[in-house]
Amino acid sequence: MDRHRRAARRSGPSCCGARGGASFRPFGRRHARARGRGRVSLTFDGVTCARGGRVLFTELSFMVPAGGALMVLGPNGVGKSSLVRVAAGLLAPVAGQVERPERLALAGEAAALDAELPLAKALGFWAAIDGRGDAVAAALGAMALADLVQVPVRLLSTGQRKRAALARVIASGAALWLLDEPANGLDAAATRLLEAAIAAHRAGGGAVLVATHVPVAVPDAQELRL
Ligand SMILES: Nc1ncnc2c1ncn2[C@@H]1O[C@H](COP(=O)(O)OP(=O)(O)OP(=O)(O)O)[C@@H](O)[C@H]1O
Repeated sequence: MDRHRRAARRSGPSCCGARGGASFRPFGRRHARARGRGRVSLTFDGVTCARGGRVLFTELSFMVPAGGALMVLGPNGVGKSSLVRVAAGLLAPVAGQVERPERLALAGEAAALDAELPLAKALGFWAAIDGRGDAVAAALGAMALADLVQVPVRLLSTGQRKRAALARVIASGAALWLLDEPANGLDAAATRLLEAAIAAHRAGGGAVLVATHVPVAVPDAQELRL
């Protein structure tokens, strides 16, 4: 299972059009704690994950700095979503430690928006909880959803619903974005919007973990292949 510890790539183009990053090495607990005092957003330190009695990855260690990005790649069923859930704190690892910022935003398969509400209200509900009501309009604009604000979520197309879920993440203002297959259902233009949103988030000091098997261009991302 040590193959999961050697998954770092330091250079060269990835299948996602990103370049491998330089800081994707296993490291010890003391190192993790030391980096955690700086501008670190997400740290896995010797993390082992199992589901349904099957070990998915062992002793996985990495650090995503503020402004950084990690692409998690691999075939169906290898454990990408499970890694995202461990990162989010929704799934307990069998071993190891995860350090994450207090505020993170997760976009998974479900949009997690009230299906009956018009889009702007559905997003506004969550933004208000985050104290970010004034961020909704910009988030809708970033995902080209401004013309759909009155449309109930249940009537949105697959791609529109995916964009709405991403708008929710954008509006959250969270330091860490955990994006599980964020480009699923998106057309080429929407994928460019996603890429631009990720770049803007990172430029503002945010960090992102992207689990995907659809090409998403995230420049200078670290790459983890499960
Ligand atoms: N709740 C669960 N209980 C038991 N096993 C699970 C559970 N959820 C997922 N698994 C198993 O864990 C393994 C990894 O699943 P996961 O969803 O993390 O893979 P993935 O890499 O994200 O796949 P995909 O690319 O298809 O989304 C799979 O074999 C899956 O059957």
